[in-house]
Amino acid sequence: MTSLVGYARRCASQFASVSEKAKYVPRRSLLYVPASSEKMLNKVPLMKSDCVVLELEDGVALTSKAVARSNAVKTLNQLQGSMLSCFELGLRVNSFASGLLEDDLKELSKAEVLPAAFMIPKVDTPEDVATIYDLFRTTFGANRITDSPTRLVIWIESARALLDMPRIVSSVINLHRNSGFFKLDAVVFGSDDFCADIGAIRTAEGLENIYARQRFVTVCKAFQLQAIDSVYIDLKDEEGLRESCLQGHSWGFTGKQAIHPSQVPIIQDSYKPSAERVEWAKSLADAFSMHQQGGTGAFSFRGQMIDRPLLLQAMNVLQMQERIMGGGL
Ligand SMILES: CC(=O)SCCNC(=O)CCNC(=O)[C@H](O)C(C)(C)COP(=O)(O)OP(=O)(O)OC[C@H]1O[C@@H](n2cnc3c(N)ncnc32)[C@H](O)[C@@H]1OP(=O)(O)O
Ligand SMILES: O=CC(=O)O
Ligand SMILES: [Mg+2]
Repeated sequence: MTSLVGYARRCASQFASVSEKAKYVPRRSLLYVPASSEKMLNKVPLMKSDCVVLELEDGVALTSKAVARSNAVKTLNQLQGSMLSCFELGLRVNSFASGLLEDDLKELSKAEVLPAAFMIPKVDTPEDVATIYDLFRTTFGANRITDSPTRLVIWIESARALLDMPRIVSSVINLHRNSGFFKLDAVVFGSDDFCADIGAIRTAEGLENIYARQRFVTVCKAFQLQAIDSVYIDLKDEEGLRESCLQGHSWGFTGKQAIHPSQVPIIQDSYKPSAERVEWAKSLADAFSMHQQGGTGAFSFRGQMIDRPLLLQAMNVLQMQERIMGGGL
């Protein structure tokens, strides 16, 4: 089979930023696995969630933080680099404000390998970003956190963070550009903490979060980042979960958090690009290439104005499709 991404990349080879996206990591579902539970950790190698998150934060009781940290180190040493069924084995640390982050990082620095993604909850201000970076640098040493393939994923979970989100995201991106710190790939909307922060009552329909989710996804997309949607806490309500996924997908979210393995197939299926969308992306990349060769930047395609940002959207679709098909997920 010809590679869809190779094909699109050839179409778009004149753009460095397009080829950078070759390292695209699909994150349709992010499944939390509380690292305090050895039973749950044992299931990690066979988990078919795009992203599996070793959880040290709110899924772990305060009294179990120490055991969770040491289990996480063991799991990273055993599993990182081995054949996993997921695309990414990430790790969510505790927030800076909790006062637990320093101890998390000290223990994690004993791991021989870093997680494929460090995941940092409750990033509330650009100043938090600077402090978090300093903690990483002093604990791991500059060498281990500079120009590393490890990605960064952050959580926006308060009213203040939502309003300041562009500055927070810019700070993280600038740290990567200027200091070589981990590259920010995705931002997660921490809906449950957000509701607690604004005093909203959580409902299955989620009307209380409409503004927040729309602002959130807009800011993510303004910075070309993946946008990961809310947790769906009603474990037994499969229909409600599917509706919530379809809504999030149609709003521009690229994935959703999962708390139980039973949620993963529903989420992954809902966020899979449809056959029509793949056909659209492939044809658009083809048309783009043809127009570039003819010296035209913007052109009309199926009644829409197309230029580089649309090509990037098409690339996301093709890269997601290729990774999912290649990874058997
Ligand atoms: C708002 C936020 O911050 S969300 C993130 C923080 N929260 C979390 O991390 C919670 C993650 N989820 C969980 O801990 C669990 O799914 C719970 C506690 C909600 C439910 O767990 P259980 O009562 O064990 O569920 P259930 O009995 O249906 O589990 C079925 C099997 O799946 C396993 N399982 C359930 N959830 C998970 C999980 N997240 N990861 C791995 N395995 C899991 C169970 O261990 C059980 O295994 P077994 O068949 O070998 O006994
Ligand atoms: O961390 C996730 C949340 O919903 O809060
Ligand atoms: Mg939270």
